[in-house]
Amino acid sequence: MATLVKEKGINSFKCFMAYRNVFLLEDDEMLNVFQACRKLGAVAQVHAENGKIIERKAEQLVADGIRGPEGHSYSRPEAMEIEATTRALAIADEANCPLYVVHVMSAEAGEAISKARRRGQVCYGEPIAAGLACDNSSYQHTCWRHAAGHVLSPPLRDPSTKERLWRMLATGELTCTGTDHCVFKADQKALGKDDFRRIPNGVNGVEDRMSVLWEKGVETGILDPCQFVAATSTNAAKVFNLYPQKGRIAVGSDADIVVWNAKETRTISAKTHHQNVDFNIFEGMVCHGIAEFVISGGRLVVDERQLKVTQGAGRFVPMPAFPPYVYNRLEKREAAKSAGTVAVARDAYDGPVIDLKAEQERQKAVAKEQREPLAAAAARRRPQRTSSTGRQPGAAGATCRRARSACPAPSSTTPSRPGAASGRTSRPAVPAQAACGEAVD
Ligand SMILES: NC(=O)NCCC(=O)O
Ligand SMILES: [Zn+2]
Repeated sequence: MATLVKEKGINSFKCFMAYRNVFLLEDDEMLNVFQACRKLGAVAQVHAENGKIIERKAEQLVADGIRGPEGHSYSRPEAMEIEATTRALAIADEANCPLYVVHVMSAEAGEAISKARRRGQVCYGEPIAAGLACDNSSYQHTCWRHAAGHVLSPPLRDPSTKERLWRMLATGELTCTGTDHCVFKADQKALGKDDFRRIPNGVNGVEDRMSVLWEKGVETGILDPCQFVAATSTNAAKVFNLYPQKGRIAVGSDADIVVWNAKETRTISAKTHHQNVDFNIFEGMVCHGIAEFVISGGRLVVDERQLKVTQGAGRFVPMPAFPPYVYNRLEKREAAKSAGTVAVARDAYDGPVIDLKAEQERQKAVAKEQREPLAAAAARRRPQRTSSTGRQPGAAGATCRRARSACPAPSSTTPSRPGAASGRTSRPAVPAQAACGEAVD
């Protein structure tokens, strides 16, 4: 991590709480990563889902015969995202590490982030285009390819979730919008044709993000165009320390400019998109907002809606450690927190200290002392007569003190230990029982 941060321009690390035996980190391992991030001035990212419970649930679903893509969604309930998000926030707070929760798919997980922000924690949530525009009805689709095409983690949620995530973006409770773009063609998704656990996770997003978010966020009046720019560009540039080189149009900033035509519409389709995949989760969506011109690093890359890129022209932009937007507040908060964590000056305790071993011995001796008179009394109450079989009467239970005439006949006189009836027994047999349930001699 130190090499990546100090020499390679990487300032964030994603931790997975899902995908057991592949990526999943235990809580203490995550604490280690968060502490390392804090030390190096990086931002911790987290994929927040309780992978262990999900795995168990998925196993059960398969055992119950649910093998289609709907099983993916059933196996990853919202509660598992909420729980993991809350846990990650607590661990990050413990490590005084900034936390960026990627692909927030659950509104309540978003609310957990919002609550932590209100408590002053330095944390951010990023819903994605898929979660802001689609819902879990796709997993019920009868076309396997269609349903599998929507498999990502955490999965799409019920239709009311989108609206709630949008509101949190509008209020600033959630900070950025991403895509988690991670596409698989039909033959790759088909790895899980008989078992949803083997469907590769991920959906498209990068190419259509701006149009989809404009349509769902700005055309609906939830965000104004300036909030749209903040949620799609400026805020991310600040969190990942690219601002003002990125995220701003100003002298000295990179010449990255989009001329956006908000009046016209386009229809999204896998038939016309540019990304190298045969499926589009936004298929058929009509969106206002078309990039007429795009200038990237001073070069025209979209000219009158036509893509004009040269392969290999992109360049890596190093991201320096300690983003001020994140760390300035974090450092002050950390100082305030540790100011409250001081040892209290007091006189040393000079009284006796218990000797735990000696105390244990003492307690054992007391218990023994209490047992002995009871055993002696029990022995005194026990009749001394020995039966003709050599059996000690009442050896394994209380003796029936009723007169024989009042007590029904024993249910059996057969000794419960094999061999006892032959007289070979050297140990007392268990006494037979009367019908009243009490032992008889
Ligand atoms: N969102 C999604 O399923 N992406 C694939 C890898 C990951 O889980 O982050
Ligand atoms: Zn992830």
